Amino acid sequence: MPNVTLTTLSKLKQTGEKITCLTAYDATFSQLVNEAGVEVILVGDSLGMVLQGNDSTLPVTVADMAYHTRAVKRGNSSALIMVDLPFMSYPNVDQALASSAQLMQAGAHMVKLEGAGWLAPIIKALVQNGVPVCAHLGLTPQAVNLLGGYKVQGRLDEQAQVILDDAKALEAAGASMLLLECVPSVLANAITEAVSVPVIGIGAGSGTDGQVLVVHDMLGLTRGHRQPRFVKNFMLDQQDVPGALRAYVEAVKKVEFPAAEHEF
Ligand SMILES: Nc1nc(=O)c2c([nH]1)NC[C@@H]1CN(c3ccc(C(=O)N[C@@H](CCC(=O)O)C(=O)O)cc3)CN21
Ligand SMILES: CC(C)C(=O)C(=O)O
Ligand SMILES: [Mg+2]
Repeated sequence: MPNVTLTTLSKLKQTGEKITCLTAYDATFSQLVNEAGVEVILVGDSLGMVLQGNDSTLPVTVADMAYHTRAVKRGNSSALIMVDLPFMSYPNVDQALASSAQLMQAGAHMVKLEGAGWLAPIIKALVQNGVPVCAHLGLTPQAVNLLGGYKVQGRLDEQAQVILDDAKALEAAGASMLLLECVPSVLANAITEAVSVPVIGIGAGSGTDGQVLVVHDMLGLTRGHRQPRFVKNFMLDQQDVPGALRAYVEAVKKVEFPAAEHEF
């Protein structure tokens, strides 16, 4: 596969072919995810829960993210590497630039940050400095203490309108991609239509331009908590990990995943 760039992703949106994304935090998973033909690797701050065993993503530092990004970069051949800016690493333009510098120098091709309309000046500054940005809207896990838990966002018309307006504002500020987490499918569809940049969803239905899952979740490895509604275990019908990763890519491309049971 030739190197995936923002141009590749934009073409996929235009042609209607679904974009696939999975997390990877180390070189082995990076290689496996590449072999499966996934376009975007997310080095997610979910590593704070999945790898570090915390009960939220808040303890993760920029140094942690840079460490895992270097490992993923070594395993990568052609995917676009997107890396989460962790909790409190982008409270203003200067710190967002410093944090992103560390991640880009570790091997990120793009950074992702969580928030809303207030991110616009930060996104503008990053883009001016050559850093492509994905804006993560809806359920933003770094705000779990403010939200009162990992709950679906935008169920009420008024909240949905705010998220739609934020999506348009962040595209206007220069975001090259949006990620919607745990929003009703009708809202995700409206946003996907309203913006010209690719929209990746998790718990946002099948109408977005692409899908993402935490790789440990879709391999049935995650322990402890009740699984979120949007998770499917792709190992159940497969013999091995490479098979499960290929099955995920195929299901997303054929718009068989997510199904109605995975949506809100
Ligand atoms: N392993 C793992 N997978 C993830 O998807 C993930 C992480 N960790 N860590 C960071 C965040 C936290 N995430 C979560 C965690 C739980 C729910 C959850 O249980 N949601 C309820 C919504 C209930 C409602 O409001 O109706 C669900 O039933 O899915 C959602 C997202 C997503 N991210
Ligand atoms: C759940 C995805 C979207 C994420 O942000 C992460 O893995 O950290
Ligand atoms: Mg994250």
